[in-house]
Amino acid sequence: MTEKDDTSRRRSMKPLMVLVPYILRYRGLVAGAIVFLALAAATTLALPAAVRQMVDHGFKQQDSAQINGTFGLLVIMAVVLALASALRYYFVITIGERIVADLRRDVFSHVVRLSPSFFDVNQSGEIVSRLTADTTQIKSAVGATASLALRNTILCLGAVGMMIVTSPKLSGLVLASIPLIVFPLVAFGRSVRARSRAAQDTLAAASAFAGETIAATRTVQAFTHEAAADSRYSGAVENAYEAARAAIKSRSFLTGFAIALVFGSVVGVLWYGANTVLAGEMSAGTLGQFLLYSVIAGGSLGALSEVWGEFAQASGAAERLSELLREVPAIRAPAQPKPLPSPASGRVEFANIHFAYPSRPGKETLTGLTFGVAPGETVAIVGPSGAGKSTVFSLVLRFYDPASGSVRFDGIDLRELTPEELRRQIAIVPQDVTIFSGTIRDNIAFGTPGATREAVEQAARAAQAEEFIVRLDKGYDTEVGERGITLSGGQRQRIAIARAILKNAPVLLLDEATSALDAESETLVQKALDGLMRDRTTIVIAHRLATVLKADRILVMDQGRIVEEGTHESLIRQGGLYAKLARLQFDQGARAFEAEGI
Ligand SMILES: Nc1ncnc2c1ncn2[C@@H]1O[C@H](COP(=O)(O)OP(=O)(O)OP(=O)(O)O)[C@@H](O)[C@H]1O
Repeated sequence: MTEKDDTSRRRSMKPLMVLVPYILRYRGLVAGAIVFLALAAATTLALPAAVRQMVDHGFKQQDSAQINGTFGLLVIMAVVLALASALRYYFVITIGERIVADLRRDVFSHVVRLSPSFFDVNQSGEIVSRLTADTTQIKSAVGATASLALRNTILCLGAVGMMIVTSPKLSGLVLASIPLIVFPLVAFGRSVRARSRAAQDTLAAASAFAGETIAATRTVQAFTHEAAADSRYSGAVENAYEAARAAIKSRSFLTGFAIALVFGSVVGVLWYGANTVLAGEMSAGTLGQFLLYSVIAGGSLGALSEVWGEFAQASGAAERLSELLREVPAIRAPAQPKPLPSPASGRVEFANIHFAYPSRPGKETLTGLTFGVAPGETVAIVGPSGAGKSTVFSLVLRFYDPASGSVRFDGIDLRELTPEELRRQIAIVPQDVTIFSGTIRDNIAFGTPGATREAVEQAARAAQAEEFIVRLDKGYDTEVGERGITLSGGQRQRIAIARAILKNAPVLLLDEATSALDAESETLVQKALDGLMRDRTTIVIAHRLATVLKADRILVMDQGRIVEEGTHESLIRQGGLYAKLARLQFDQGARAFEAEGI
């Protein structure tokens, strides 16, 4: 904890340290930037000496040859300055872009591996904002701002050095005033950083809301929620603006204050210098040279104060990104994972599982759940809404670990396996199918990236999807739009089934859709599923009579545990929860079909 009690000055810029390993990766670029920075600064610093040369020798002695020589030198210096500045710009900006590209890649790669429990409590829009807005801020800090900082530090140190060489006495006066200038800068820098972090947080919250709303414009419009969404978003944007304005205010104040202090002291010192020239203790050229150096030093100090503000802002952004990078996935592979038998047989067992979602630690969702599914068996889970059926799927996929008890795959506790290897053995057809923007082909091959064209098409045929795919204008290469918006519910579902068929995993998790599929697509989807369930372990959250009738066994879940188990007939005979659910759910469905004359 001593680190936390570190001096506030170090702490304020500490988050930027996260960038050091990235910068060190590109030593060549950094070296190039430093060389040209130094060259440009040295050229700038040589200018006043040339001016003094001209004033004290050239003008006084009316020596035109010397003036010409000095001007020749100035032209060369201008060329060197121009070239060095251009190359400095190139190197510095490239470093900024390169580092931010790496940082974005790392943050994304880290975030997609975080466990679902992280996303239960963090909004995706906010994370995207960190990936874009925060990294952009860092880009300007490591690129342009770092270059400004370096340039001005070199200029400032060089100019101060030259001031001392030119006139130790006047420099002594200037140096005495420096602590007066630096102290307030540091103090203000800290407040800028805090405010800028607040501004970025508010912006991230606004982006999260915008992302959610834009993704669901249909629902928003159907419920005529536009005005409410408007006012909520503009409220969030206003807050972000106010927070940014507070940060800008501190920065403007910081800049003005710094410039006033710096130039105030320079003017004071020069007034003293002018009197020294009048008294004949110093040449006019020397005062001129000192004046130019102190303007350079003052200007660069002023620029440094602005740079300080920018760094403070970037530090706020870096802090947020490091928080994200420090987030450890709740689900990780063990140090020595056990291998699964190859091929896996697909036995799934839940032994006395107690589980509460991390976002609701007080409320147990599974309360002593025990069941087993043998290889090749089809088990249907039924139960009232909220019983914990989908939670079972999340635990089979090891999205969460149980608080106690053991979930086993082929006899091995899931915590002893690599999550990736486990998940490769499982295909899931969720109720709410996710289609990604891209082609139909990409979507079917989603879980099997190397699949051949033939394999994809064969899976589509088996999923009864080919008939609609070939009728699309570009067939398998048709773009489906964001989240598959151009497809119907039944079509989306058949794509998901094709995806699972292609994956050809030993275990199938199937969450039956209750959403309105028309009778024809319902029959097609059912036919596709029948093909998929054959010869593999299947756990199905059942909503259809046909499915439970076909299952080898039915588990009835209520309040996080199995309350009944058996076949449709035996459970109906028992007259318990299943009999009640079946009457409500399946009979209603059957009656609806009868009414429509199907
Ligand atoms: N990510 C989550 N974080 C916190 N609680 C959750 C989460 N997902 C589900 N729950 C809660 O866990 C309980 C069981 O949910 P689950 O989705 O497993 O039920 P279900 O039986 O599948 O219901 P349905 O048939 O309505 O889909 C519910 O009370 C739900 O509110």
